[in-house]
Amino acid sequence: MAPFTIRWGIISTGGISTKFVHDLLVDPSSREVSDVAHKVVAVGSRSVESAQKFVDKFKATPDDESPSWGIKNGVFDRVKARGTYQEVYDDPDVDAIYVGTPHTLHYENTKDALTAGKNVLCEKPFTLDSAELDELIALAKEKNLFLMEAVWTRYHPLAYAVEEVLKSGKLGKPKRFTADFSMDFPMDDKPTSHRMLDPVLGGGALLDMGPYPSVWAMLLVHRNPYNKDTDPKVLTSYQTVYERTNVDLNSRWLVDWKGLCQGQLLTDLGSAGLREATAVLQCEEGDLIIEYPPYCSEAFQIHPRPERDLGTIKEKSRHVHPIAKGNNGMSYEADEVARCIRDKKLESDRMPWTESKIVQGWFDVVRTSGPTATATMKGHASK
Ligand SMILES: NC(=O)C1=CN([C@@H]2O[C@H](COP(=O)(O)OP(=O)(O)OC[C@H]3O[C@@H](n4cnc5c(N)ncnc54)[C@H](OP(=O)(O)O)[C@@H]3O)[C@@H](O)[C@H]2O)C=CC1
Ligand SMILES: O=C1OC[C@@H](O)[C@H](O)[C@H]1O
Repeated sequence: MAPFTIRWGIISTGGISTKFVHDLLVDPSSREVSDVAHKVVAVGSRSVESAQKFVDKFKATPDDESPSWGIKNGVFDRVKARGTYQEVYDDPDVDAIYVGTPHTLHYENTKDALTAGKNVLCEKPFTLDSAELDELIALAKEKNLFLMEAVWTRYHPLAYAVEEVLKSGKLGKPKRFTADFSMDFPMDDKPTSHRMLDPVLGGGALLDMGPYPSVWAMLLVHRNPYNKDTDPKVLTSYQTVYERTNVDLNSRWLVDWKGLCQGQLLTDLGSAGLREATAVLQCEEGDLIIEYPPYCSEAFQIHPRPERDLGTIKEKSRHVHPIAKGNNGMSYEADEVARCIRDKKLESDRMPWTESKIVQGWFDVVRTSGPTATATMKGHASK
């Protein structure tokens, strides 16, 4: 049977849009996918020159690079370079929009796309605040359109493998959780207008990197078969300020899953995180350790409980689940979007709206309790 093919419109020509389009152009069979396929039919930028440059660059992909498969096999054949985003939303050839703009533009871009009748995959963090997210979800429901936050990590081979371990029950009940995504970002070398620094673009560690300790909290604790708490809350949080632009240099917060365990989540722009352990779930029978990087981990470890020789896990083991070769790791989420649209779903079971709302709610608490310039910022929906 021919694969279900989804036709993408891409919003913005920055770093992540480049990686996403790269992956749409890779041969799906390289990741053993044959039921869905992708086409890129329009690219929108604030300038038509930038959109054209983006298209031309992909068309000139050298033969020995993985996206050349898509260039030769019609994925990019009729792509249009547009000088406004609206032209992409209004294009009747487009089935789904990928939003790859800075954080604080996600709401407006997604809203415009849904209003024009398009399905949307929107980069993380979904929105600036929960009020904006609630409005987008209501609009998707009203328009009967698919909407998903692009938390690509949830679709990686490792995430499925870890889920199997948790479902097997062999680790027992979770007792303690820690997750971190930190990097030594050269903030002092960047202009204050850089998206990681500018409060107007949602700069700082929390909104950019916070989604990754959160994704592991959601996959390892929230979706753990032992968890019954549907609305885990932040108990306390702390942020320090990067004084040049008044955004958070780091954010730390503690989440409570009632009746189960607490999770400590960290993100830091001023210091690199531990390479061996980016997320650790300590359970009754043993520990589950996710190796760095948290956004695209390819290995996890299971350790016996250090102080207990009667536990059921006797030996350390390491499990490797690589991303398919030639792939940045974003094609898996694109495949999910295609399958959901094919199956007429409005949301993905693996990245449901309720779970985006939980994480967005944590960010609201951490951000509005903190001392930064983004603390008092409100999304458009609440104005
Ligand atoms: N899933 C993942 O692994 C990653 C996700 N991201 C997410 O993707 C989003 C974009 O990040 P990234 O690609 O690194 O950012 P970039 O700065 O590289 O690109 C953002 C693009 O957005 C467009 N844009 C529209 N308005 C503005 C504005 N006012 N200022 C700057 N750019 C604007 C520009 O494209 P144009 O001029 O063509 O309109 C620009 O190139 C963020 O929300 C981030 O969280 C980022 C990195 C990794
Ligand atoms: O989503 C992301 O993942 C990788 C990081 O380097 C980047 O800052 C972030 O936006």
